[in-house]
Amino acid sequence: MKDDNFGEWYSEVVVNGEMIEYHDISGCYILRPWAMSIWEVMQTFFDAEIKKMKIKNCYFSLFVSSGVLQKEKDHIEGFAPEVAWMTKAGDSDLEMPIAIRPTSETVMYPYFSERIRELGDLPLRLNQWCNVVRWEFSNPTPFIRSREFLWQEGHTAFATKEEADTEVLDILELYRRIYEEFLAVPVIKGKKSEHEKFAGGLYTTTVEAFVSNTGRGVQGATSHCLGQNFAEMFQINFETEEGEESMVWQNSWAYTTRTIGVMIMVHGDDKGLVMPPKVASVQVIVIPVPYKDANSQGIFDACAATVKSLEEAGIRAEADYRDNYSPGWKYSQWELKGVLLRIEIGPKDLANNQVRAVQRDNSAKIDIPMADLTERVKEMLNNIQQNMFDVAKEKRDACIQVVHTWEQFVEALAQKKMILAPWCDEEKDVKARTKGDMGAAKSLCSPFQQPELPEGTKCFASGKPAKKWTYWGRRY
Ligand SMILES: O=C1CCCN[C@@H]1CCCn1cnc2ccccc2c1=O
Repeated sequence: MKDDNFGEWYSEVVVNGEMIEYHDISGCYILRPWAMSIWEVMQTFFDAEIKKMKIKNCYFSLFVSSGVLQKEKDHIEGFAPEVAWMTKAGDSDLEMPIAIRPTSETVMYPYFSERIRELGDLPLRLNQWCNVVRWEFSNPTPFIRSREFLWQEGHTAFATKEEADTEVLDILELYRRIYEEFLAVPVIKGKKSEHEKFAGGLYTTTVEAFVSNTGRGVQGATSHCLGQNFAEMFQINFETEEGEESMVWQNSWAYTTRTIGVMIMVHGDDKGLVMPPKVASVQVIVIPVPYKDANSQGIFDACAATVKSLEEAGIRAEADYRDNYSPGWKYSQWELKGVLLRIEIGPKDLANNQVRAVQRDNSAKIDIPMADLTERVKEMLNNIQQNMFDVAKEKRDACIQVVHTWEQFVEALAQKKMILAPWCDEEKDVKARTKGDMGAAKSLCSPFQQPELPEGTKCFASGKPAKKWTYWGRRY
């Protein structure tokens, strides 16, 4: 059950909901079609949006030469243990080990350095859809923490900081839309602390989700401004109009298949997955309910006609004709897979030229005349999508606790809250003071929407003058 053993509930739901299959290598998973179709819906949206921004897709090598990877020791020092290395081909050792990309800065930026010479070469804005490998050792969790995952990584270069700053937020808004408009998951936009940001960058912006059952924050996606750090490392310069050499300003940004795990954790229930209609590959499942000798062919024909008219209206519908399973079994199977709307057609429905629509999220049952079907279903799907978001937002907001003192902080943490506290912007001691078997509390982000911070407000942790409101909590 989700409330009394979240970890067990999650790993059962992702498998029984037909999203994940385990692979014999720990931390690696099979993404089955039911999960892959969610990724594709988000990819279609995001790819179209970045194309509107004149960002071009490309593909760089999976392999990183060790020379270039070591180039930026400071940025990867914390990450080095996660880098996967290829050392042999066949039974012969490689001269030099080759790294498998954990991210592609070092693969792409030598090309940036070659390609960018003058102002006319800017802005250079590339994106790639690919997999990356990070050989993590902490507890692997399907979608949330795996050793290989799919993502898109955008890498852009501009002549001015202003252009980079603007793009960081444009992309962050797309990530908010992915979560709030597609996955029906509320997120908070904010800035990572100096301690939590990407060390190789200038600043990191993030959309933070929260899993109320476990009281843990999840970094949903990140959009970094890299400043000129990588331009300096990789000599990415251009000649200005005044004929001077100037370093480019860069951004990099990504969201990953972790989005799917967050959606499952936030919406799933004890009956299984709950799929927001916007990302569900089957939005409506039509189930024939034949009855003894009643005209079952007529029922099957009505199901086929129903699927056809729904599809013609742009609704993703399927019928389940399997005759070796009972309607009741099918109801629970499709609820387990998280399909939000079921249409039953039995002899009575046939006779009255209507269907019986059953909503999964609130078990509401209504009879719909065939004539009104597509309009009513479209309306129901929109209402379900909106309702899922509203319910999730209410649940998330109920987890937010404002605190002013260390005692209140520790109490809120014990109650699995997402804590909003005034902070002096010096992180190290909070982590140390909250170490425990549940993991330490860390800063999640400083929200762009800052509440009022009256003069003289003290930091909850140090008692020093607070500089900004910051969200805290345990994290995935
Ligand atoms: O987030 C993003 C967005 C997409 C492009 N990359 C940035 C920063 C990645 C940070 N990172 C994260 N794990 C790593 C693991 C091994 C080596 C290097 C890294 C590493 O640089």
